[in-house]
Amino acid sequence: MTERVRGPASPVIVALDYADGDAALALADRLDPALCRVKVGKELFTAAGPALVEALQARGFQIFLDLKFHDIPNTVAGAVRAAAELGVWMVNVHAGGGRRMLEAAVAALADRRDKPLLIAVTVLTSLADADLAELGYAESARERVQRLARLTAEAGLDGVVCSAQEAPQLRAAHGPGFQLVTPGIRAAGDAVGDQRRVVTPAEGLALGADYLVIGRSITGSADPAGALSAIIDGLHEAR
Ligand SMILES: O=C(O)c1cc(=O)[nH]c(=O)n1[C@@H]1O[C@H](COP(=O)(O)O)[C@@H](O)[C@H]1O
Repeated sequence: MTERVRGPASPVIVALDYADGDAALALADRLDPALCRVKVGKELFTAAGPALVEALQARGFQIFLDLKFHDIPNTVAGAVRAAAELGVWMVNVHAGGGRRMLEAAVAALADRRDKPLLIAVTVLTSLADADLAELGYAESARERVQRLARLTAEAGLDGVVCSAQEAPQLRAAHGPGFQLVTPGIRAAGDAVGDQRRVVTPAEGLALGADYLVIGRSITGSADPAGALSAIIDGLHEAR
């Protein structure tokens, strides 16, 4: 039977998009692990590696290792296994790697007792319909997210990364246990930047997201802990 350590009730995952471990730990030291989880992505992991993951875990944080594995099935299976060895809470792959790659990722974790949540990225929240058309896809982002989420569910993963804009359809199709992890979150008035399919934190929750991945709206604030608290307070009011 799979066992997962219960984490904070908060749906917020703070994206630690920093160039080095010291900067990431300095931000983490201003946050309370009872109020959020943290995400280690490509920039930070490439610079600081597993030692940084361990340092964050030692501070009490559950980690979403966001390396978006996308490769042949054998390679992704090995990468997911290595992520599980790090004791991370969540790990992700690209659904675009296809059914056999997704199934290999699931199989790689099958006989572990403490396994991370295994999540597939559908369509990046930085992409809009016009971007997909340029890439040769006839489907809208919404349609493509639904297609890739169906594949993800059939392959036996725990859920998807998507925009909360797509959450209602995915919740209706896949039920309450399918984890919807939603970046592209912007507090009202914050710059959208490179994101395209965005919602506010309260909208994200209302639309059915399980987790809100939030980077710059918190890390770009002069008072990150205050920004996190304000977001969480806003979520309570929205409920
Ligand atoms: O997998 C992700 O976390 C992810 C998927 C996606 O479709 N869009 C997306 O923005 N992300 C990540 O979520 C974070 C969003 O950061 P902000 O735009 O600063 O809030 C970044 O670390 C991205 O790498």
